[in-house]
Amino acid sequence: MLDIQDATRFFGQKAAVDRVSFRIDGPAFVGIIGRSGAGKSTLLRMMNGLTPASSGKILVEGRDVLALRGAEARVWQSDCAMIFQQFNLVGRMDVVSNVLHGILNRRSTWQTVLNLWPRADIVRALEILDRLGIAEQAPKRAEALSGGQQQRVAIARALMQDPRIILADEPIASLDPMNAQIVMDTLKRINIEDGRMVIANLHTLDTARRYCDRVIGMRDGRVVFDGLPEQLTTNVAREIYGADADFNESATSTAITPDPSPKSDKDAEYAAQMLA
Ligand SMILES: Nc1ncnc2c1ncn2[C@@H]1O[C@H](COP(=O)(O)OP(=O)(O)OP(=O)(O)O)[C@@H](O)[C@H]1O
Repeated sequence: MLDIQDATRFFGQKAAVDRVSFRIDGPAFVGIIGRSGAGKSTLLRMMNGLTPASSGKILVEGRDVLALRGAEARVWQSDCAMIFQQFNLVGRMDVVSNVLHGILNRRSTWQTVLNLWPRADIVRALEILDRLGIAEQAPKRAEALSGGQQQRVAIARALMQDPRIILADEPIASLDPMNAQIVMDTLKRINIEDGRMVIANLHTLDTARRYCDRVIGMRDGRVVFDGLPEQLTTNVAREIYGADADFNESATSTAITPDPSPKSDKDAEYAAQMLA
C-alpha cells in the first residue's frame, strides 16, 4: 500500500533523509526511532507533503504522492492526517471547532469565516470526541485542557478527515507517562478497530516495543534497522542511537508508575477502560 523508494531530502549539502526505502503492505502500526536529528520528522513530513522531497518516490497504490500538486495534493494530505508533539490546536477556539478544522479544506471560505458547519459534521465531531472519551470537553477552549486531552482532540481532528494513514510525530513527547499511555492506547485502538495505518516517530524504546508491529530505526538519515519489536534488543538500539557501552535504556523509558492524582476523573476512567 505504501512503498517508499529512495526518498531523499537535502537541506543544503546535508541529506536529512538519505535514500530511505521501505514498504508497508497493510494497516500496520509502525514506529520510527532514532536519536535527535536522525531524519524522522523530515521523513514523516515528506510523506504528507509538508516537506518536499529532493528525490525519490512515495507510492501509494502505485501512485507517486510526491508528484501530486494542487487539489490532488490536498486530497492526499487529508488521506494521511498528521499529529504533532505540540498538538497544534487553536488554543482559544473551542474543542469541537478544532475537531471540525480537520475538514477545513472541504469548506468554502465564507462558511469558514462565519464558522458555519453542517449539523451532520458537528454530530460526527461530537461522536469522535465521545469515542475518545472527551465529549464533555467539546465546548471548552482547547487551551483549558490537559496535554493528554489536547492530544486526543488532535487525534479527533485527524479522524475527522477519515484518513487512511495517521502520521504521528513524537505524539507523546510532551506528555506525562499516564497521558502518554492513554494517547498511545488511543492510536493503537484506531489502528486495530478502524484498520488505519499508523506511523509514529517515537523517542522511547519501550513504547516502540509495546505498541508497534514493526520498528524502523534511522541514523543520519538512513534506515539502519527494520524489524519486529522483539528484535529491538539493547545492542541493536545502541547501534541505532550510535551510543556507547554505557547506553542506558531506562533513560528512554516511559514506564507507567501509578499516578495518585490523575488530571481528571474522566482521564482515570478512560485509562481504566483502555487498560481493561
Ligand atoms: N527546515 C530545515 N532546514 C535545515 N535543516 C533542517 C530542517 N529541518 C530539519 N533539518 C535538519 O535535518 C536533520 C534531520 O532533522 P529531523 O528533524 O528530521 O530529525 P529528527 O530525527 O526528527 O530529530 P528530532 O527527534 O530532534 O525531531 C537535522 O540535522 C536537522 O537539523
